[in-house]
This record gives sequence, structure tokens and C-alpha cells, in this order.
Amino acid sequence: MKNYTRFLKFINPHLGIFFLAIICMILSTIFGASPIGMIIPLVDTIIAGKAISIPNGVILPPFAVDLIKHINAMPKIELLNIMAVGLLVMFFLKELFMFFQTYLMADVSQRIVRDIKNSIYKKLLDLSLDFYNHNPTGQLMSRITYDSTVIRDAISSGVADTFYQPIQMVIYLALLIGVKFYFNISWKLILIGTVILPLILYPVVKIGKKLRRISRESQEKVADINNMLLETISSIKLVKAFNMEEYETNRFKGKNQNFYKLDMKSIKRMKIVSPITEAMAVLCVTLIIWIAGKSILDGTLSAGAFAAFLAAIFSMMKPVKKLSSVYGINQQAMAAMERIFQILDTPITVKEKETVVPFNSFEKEITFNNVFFKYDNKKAHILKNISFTVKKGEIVALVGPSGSGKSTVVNLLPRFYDPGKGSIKIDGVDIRDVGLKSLREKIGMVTQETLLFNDSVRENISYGHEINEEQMIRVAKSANAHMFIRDFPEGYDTIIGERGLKISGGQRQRIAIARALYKNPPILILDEATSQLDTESEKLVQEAINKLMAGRTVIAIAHRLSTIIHADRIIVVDNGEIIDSGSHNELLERSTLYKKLYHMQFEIGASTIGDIV
Ligand SMILES: Nc1ncnc2c1ncn2[C@@H]1O[C@H](COP(=O)(O)OP(=O)(O)OP(=O)(O)O)[C@@H](O)[C@H]1O
Repeated sequence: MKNYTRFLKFINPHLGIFFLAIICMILSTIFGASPIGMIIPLVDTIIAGKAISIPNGVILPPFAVDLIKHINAMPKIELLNIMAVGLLVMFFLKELFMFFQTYLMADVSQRIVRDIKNSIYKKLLDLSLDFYNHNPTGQLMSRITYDSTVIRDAISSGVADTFYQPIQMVIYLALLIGVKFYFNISWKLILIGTVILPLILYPVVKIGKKLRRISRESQEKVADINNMLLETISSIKLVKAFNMEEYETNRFKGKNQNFYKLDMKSIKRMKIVSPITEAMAVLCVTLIIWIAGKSILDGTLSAGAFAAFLAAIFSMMKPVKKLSSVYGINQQAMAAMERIFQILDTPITVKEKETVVPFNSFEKEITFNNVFFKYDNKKAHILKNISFTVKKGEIVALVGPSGSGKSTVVNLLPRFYDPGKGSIKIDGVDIRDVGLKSLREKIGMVTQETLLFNDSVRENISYGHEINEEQMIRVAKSANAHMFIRDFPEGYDTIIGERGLKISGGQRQRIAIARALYKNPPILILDEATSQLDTESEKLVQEAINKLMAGRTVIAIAHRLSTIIHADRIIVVDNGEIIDSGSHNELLERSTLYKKLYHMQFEIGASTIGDIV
């Protein structure tokens, strides 16, 4: 229920259209119900040839008495003509308002789904990185694509009917009660109509609860399937290299089959609702016809009154039946909504404080003070007591075996994660006290995976900033990228990435370096790629990196000998701790681990890189 009311809040901004749709619903129902009133003169006056009589004891308003008298006095053929035209007009108006009702409701549902998608997307981008460690991409995508579609379908049919059908029921009930009083129909008939009929809803509610559980499961299965698709398609080379096509096909078949079974379970339940409600309805109607039939035989009920009463009861049945199927759809939507709220409610771990210290320029130093850190799902500390200082303009290189925690150290600086204990300060101010935006503006990152968007070279280089053609070409030249970009079919407008032009690893790196140069941050985090490029390409990348580092404060996860040699200080990290620091020569003399790393990583690198130092 809480989720339902919360969901209704999404309607708030579109209340205007929503109410307009409701008004159209009411009008359409009224025009749909009015012809029932015509049944009385049709049956009593035209078919049975009797005048409409006012039962004893019934007091009608004068205009109704006049109307009845007028109808009784009218030639039958004229009455029939009027009724035929009336029916046509009513039908036309009913359908017209029905069209506006469905159109406006569909508009509301599309708007709500659009808003929900926007909210999820914004939330996803605001969420801290730890969230992504335990939420696979495919599953998150399925929230935006599949779950929101379930909700859209539920709104356009569900929400509309949730309001529309009760309105219909009330109007038909009013009509029924009007007919009851007018013709003095026994309460027994009314009770059967109004009490037993809604009982039909009981099995429906029961089934609805089950549907919600199944729906939750099947939404998880869809998320699973999406995730698998994403993984295998993006790793298609790996699948082919290991001849895993058949294995992956079978894995997919398995997941798909499970989804099919679950979907059928839900379809079975959705579809069983209709025969159950049908059977109950037939039972009620038979009972009513039987009781009413006896009254007609007794002469206490006119055929016209009976026909009007029966029509009102039948009309009421439609909304009851409709409501029962809507309940199932709403249950599915609620399951989808629960999953969406789960994301919307996930706390953001790395948050900005309400009042932040201004951070306009970087002046002095970055300090890590006794920093401890662990990833949320792991018990052991990944970083232990990390303390070091980087003065403005210094280049500090982090070296250490794979998995020792180097990337984790640098990820703490732009606050991708916050330390558990200890602090990181820039110019003496804890980075948790400054605005996230102003902090990240000051930091540039060039990482091992050179991430480029499927967009033009121009957009990739200027990402997040206004495009200044001159500056862009200048940075591209510095990054040794201008030459090859110029040779692309559409120069800086060439689309690169997944669906665009494929470019080499070295070219990607140089575009990423141009992007960092364009941002022009005072602090640079450099996570050098371990993969070796060919000599020529490596030389170009190296030159570009040197230009990028010039005049900046750099923390580099070093894999290149040249970075090591250029560094003012080298920090050796092992198993999450700093075990030594100093210059290249000092460390070569006293650190066994550094010596080992040097011989393994840098010497080999140097021999292939050639004369870059
Ligand atoms: N997102 C994460 N969630 C949980 N554990 C992680 C995560 N990222 C890294 N780790 C773990 O933290 C430890 C340090 O990883 P980190 O990536 O910082 O090492 P590294 O020294 O940069 O390694 P490499 O040189 O291979 O990139 C490793 O044991 C790794 O398994």
C-alpha cells in the first residue's frame, strides 16, 4: 500500500491531464448508461404497447411526470424515431469521450514512465561506485527498460481502469437504485446484484497476491537474461576464442526456458480469473432472472422494469470483471515498482556535505593521513595505514605487485570511495568537506581502460566542457592525436567507438590524453596501461603523457620506466601498506620488492620501449 501511494505521487505533476481524463471517463459512462433508461419506453410502450405507469406511492418530480405523460401521448413511430436518433447521439458521445479518456490516460502513463526512467537514470548516476560492485549492468538496464514498461502497461490499462471501473460501478449502481425505487423492485434482487456480484473479487484478490510474487521472480529472470546478453555480446571475442558458442547458447536456453515457465505460470493465473468471474456472474444473473421472473409471473413487476433492471445489472458486471483483471496487472506493476523503489531508495554513500568549504584552486599539497579502507563486501582492510604527501608540482609514482591496492589508493582521491578511517586532505582541507564537483574538477584521470563514448572525436575530447575549436586542436596536437584525427573521413566529427570508426589502442590512449589536457586539471591521476604498444605508438603515447604531466601534480600508477625515472618520489605498496618510499636509486639499493618489480616490469618494458628515457 505504501508503495502504491508513493507511486501515485508520480501522478502529481500530471494531475491536470489526469483529471481531464477522469472527467471524460465520467461523461463517457453517463452517455453509455443513458440508453438503459430508454429500455423502459422501448419495452413497455413500443413492444408491449402499454403506457408507462407511475407505481402507487412513488412520488416523481413534476418534470419526470410531464415527460412520462408526453411519452405516453406520443405516436409510437415518433417515439421509435426519437429513440433511434437518441441512441445514435448517445453512442457517439460515449465513444468520443472514451477516445479522449484513453488518449489522455495513455499520455499520463507515458509521462509517468518517462519521469520514472529519468529518476532512475539520475539516481544511477548519483549512486556511488560501491553500488555498482554488486549490481550487474544488465540488471540495472532491465530496471529502466523492462520494469518501467510493465509499469507503463499497468498505468495505461490499470490506473485508468482502477478509476474508470469504480466510476462506472457507481453510475450503474445509481441507475439500479433509481430503477428499484421507480418500479418498487424488491430489495432481494438488489442485494443479490450488489452484494454477491462484488464477491467475485475474492478469488481475484487471492490470485493477485500470487501474481505479484511470480512477477517479482520473472522480473529478476529478465534482469538475469539482460545481464547475460550484455556480457556475452560485449565479450564475443572471448566466447569465440574459447569455442564457447554452444555452451553459451545452452546457458541462454536454460535461462530463457525458466523465464518462459514462470511467465506461463503467471499467464495461467491471469487467465483463470476470467472463467471464475464469469461463472460467479452467471450464477448471480440466473438467480436474479429466476426471482424476477416469478415477480413478472405474479404481475408485480413490469417487463420494462425487469429489462431495465437486468440491463443495469449486466452493465455493472462489466466493471466488476474488468476490475478483477486490473488487479492482476496492478500487482505486476507493484512488483516492478518495488524494484524501482529499491534503486531510488539506495543510500548514496559518497555524499556532499550540506555546507561545503570552497575549493577554488590547488595551492600546496595532497596528504593521505593514516587511511584505512575496505570494500563493503569484504571484511579485511584493503588499505592499511596509508600516509604520504604529494607537494604541488611533484610527480609521485606508486609501484607494487598486482592487487596490492594501488588503484584503490588513487580512487580515494576523487572520492569514488571514502576511507573507513583516516583522512585525505588537499591544502589542509579534508576532501569530504569540499564540494564534490569542485574536487573532481581539479582532478584529471587517465586510466588503463581508455573509455570513449560512441560519439564524435570532438565530443569525446571536450567531454563535459564547452567546445573551443582552437583549444581542441591545440590539445590534440600535444597529445599526438591531431595527425590521425585529421586523416579520419570526417576529421573531428568522425564518430568513434562501438558503432563508429574503430581506432587502435594507441589512438584511443592519445584521444583520452587529449581529453585530460582539454580539462586541464591541476592534479592528474595516471594509471598507466600495462599492455605494450608497438615501439612507434608507445613513443607517441609516451610523449603525449609527458606533455600531460608537465606542470601538474601527478600521482601515477607506474608501469613505464620513464614515469619512474621522472618521478620525484616512488612509493612501494605491498598488500595494502606502504612499505618503502624514495628515489629510484635509493629504492634499488635498499628495497628487495622494488628491485624485483623493477627487474620484472620496468627493465623488460625499457628494453622494448627503447630509448624513451
Ligand atoms: N570493487 C572492488 N570490490 C571489492 N574488492 C576489490 C574491488 N576492487 C579491487 N578490489 C580488491 O582490492 C585489492 C586491491 O585492488 P587494486 O585494484 O587496488 O590493486 P592494484 O594494486 O591496483 O592491482 P593492479 O596492479 O593489478 O591493477 C585486490 O585484492 C582486489 O581484489
